Amino acid sequence: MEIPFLTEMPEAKLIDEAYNLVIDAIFGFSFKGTVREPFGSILDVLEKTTVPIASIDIPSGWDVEQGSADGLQPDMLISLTAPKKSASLFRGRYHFLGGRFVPPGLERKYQLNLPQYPGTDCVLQL
Ligand SMILES: NC(=O)C1=CN([C@@H]2O[C@H](COP(=O)(O)OP(=O)(O)OC[C@H]3O[C@@H](n4cnc5c(N)ncnc54)[C@H](OP(=O)(O)O)[C@@H]3O)[C@@H](O)[C@H]2O)[C@H](O)CC1
Repeated sequence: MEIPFLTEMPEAKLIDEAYNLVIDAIFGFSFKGTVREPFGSILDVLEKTTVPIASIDIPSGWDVEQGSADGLQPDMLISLTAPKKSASLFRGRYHFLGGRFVPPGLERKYQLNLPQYPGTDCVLQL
């Protein structure tokens, strides 16, 4: 796809000028505690950008259950398999669920109460 790798995190102003969207896929549900470097500085930059941010599964830096009131506030959240508890604190514009592969038995066992995907769709807007 010819996506270049950057060796340094650009400044927020440069990101705003050069890009139309930021995909945040740094941390998911294995994130714990306070953000360690270099990720703290990277998240500080992302919090200053104005281009839309799409976070995968959990906005990076959020506690999986408690979220982060003063952390990253993405415009879009793409939950994987099932929204995590902190997704209830998401205040952005678009929330999608992807990952239509949970067997019905597992869904019942853990009372996941997943929504119905229309037709053969694998992604659903919540
Ligand atoms: N597996 C499933 O069934 C599903 C997984 N889902 C999502 O997929 C990701 C998988 O990513 P994973 O690598 O397991 O986890 P994370 O993305 O959260 O990242 C773990 C790394 O983060 C480092 N880490 C943790 N805390 C900190 C911190 N405070 N500061 C800096 N770095 C941190 C951690 O490093 P360690 O040295 O602590 O080990 C790891 O390198 C998963 O997270 C889910 O979001 C879907 O939910 C679908 C089902």
